[in-house]
Amino acid sequence: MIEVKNLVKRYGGHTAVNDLSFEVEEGQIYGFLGPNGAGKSTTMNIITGYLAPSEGQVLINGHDMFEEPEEAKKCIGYLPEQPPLYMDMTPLEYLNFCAELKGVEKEKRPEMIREIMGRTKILDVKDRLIRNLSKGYRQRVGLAQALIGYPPVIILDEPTVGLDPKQIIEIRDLIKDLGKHHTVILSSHILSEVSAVCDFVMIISRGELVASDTPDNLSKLVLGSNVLELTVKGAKEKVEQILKGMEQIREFEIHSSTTPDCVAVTIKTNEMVDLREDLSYEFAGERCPILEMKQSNMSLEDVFLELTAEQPKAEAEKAKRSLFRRRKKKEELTIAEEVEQEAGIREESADSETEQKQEVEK
Ligand SMILES: Nc1ncnc2c1ncn2[C@@H]1O[C@H](COP(=O)(O)OP(=O)(O)OP(=O)(O)O)[C@@H](O)[C@H]1O
Repeated sequence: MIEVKNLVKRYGGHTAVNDLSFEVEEGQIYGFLGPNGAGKSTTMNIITGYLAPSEGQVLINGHDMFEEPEEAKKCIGYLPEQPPLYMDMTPLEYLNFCAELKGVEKEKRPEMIREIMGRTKILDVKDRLIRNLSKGYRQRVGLAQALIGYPPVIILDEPTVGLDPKQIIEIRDLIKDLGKHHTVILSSHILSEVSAVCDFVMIISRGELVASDTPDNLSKLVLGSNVLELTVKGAKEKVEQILKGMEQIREFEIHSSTTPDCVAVTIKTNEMVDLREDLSYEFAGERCPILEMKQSNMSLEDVFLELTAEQPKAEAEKAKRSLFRRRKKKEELTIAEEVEQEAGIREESADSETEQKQEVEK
């Protein structure tokens, strides 16, 4: 449905997108995930024909975006990060205007617009000026605009930025619903958003695709490893000797433990290997009892943090192969998300205040 081939975008000497290739199949919700500045908006703008690439090709349903733009653009509805709204129009006027621009037949417009306004829940504000709408409603109008003409592909650039938590949930539900009838690509730097909404995730870092798979598989496949955490009673040297004798262990680390006379051990094995029983027998045989054993699979957050960490490329490659949980960073990320949501609430309330003032002035 969408083929992106060897896309490169340079801004002067800066390469924002570097040899990016991927394919998007029909009927799925794809998440384009990456930290700020990773190149998401640039890629979205190229896929939708708003920006020309320095190199590479974009095919939409077989139509080259830059050789047959009209045919290719008909297949796409786009909600950019900054929705192109006309503040002096009402949603109804604006959607009529968009329908005209998109070449929707005149007699089909009223029903299509009413249906889309119903789906995006903006019927109750359809006759108010867009300038007087809150950010959440403006975003819905932007989404409604993308749906005009019922294009098979909907592309949404950071669709929940600046919304309050309740609106975020509503927009996410709406996106999930869109996924039943359209192929959806959404860009986001919020992990929870992508794992909550998307069937498939593409992680982009410094303009390059570093991983792509289902949210579940990403945790397993990128790493291809299981991690076991043990507390073992015994001397470090003895524990080391036992572990060195077990062939299926890929890597291990021994740390000091807060439990007296014990060491903490982190063991990595290949994904399909379950060493728990063997470990129990080995350590019991050597009279080093295992007091605690936990198996931990990597979460999508761990994968994301490792793959997009600011580090040289060789290090990033190494990180793909070898990862340990980074709980501290995970907590920082959660805090960052909370701060962002908080900012969203403030922005939303500022919008509502302006709206209220305008109502009073009227
Ligand atoms: N018009 C431009 N001129 C110069 N550099 C640009 C331009 N647009 C983007 N960039 C740079 O290209 C890189 C990728 O930017 P882009 O906006 O695509 O990233 P992003 O992943 O969408 O980030 P964000 O979530 O912050 O929007 C960044 O380093 C950015 O500073």
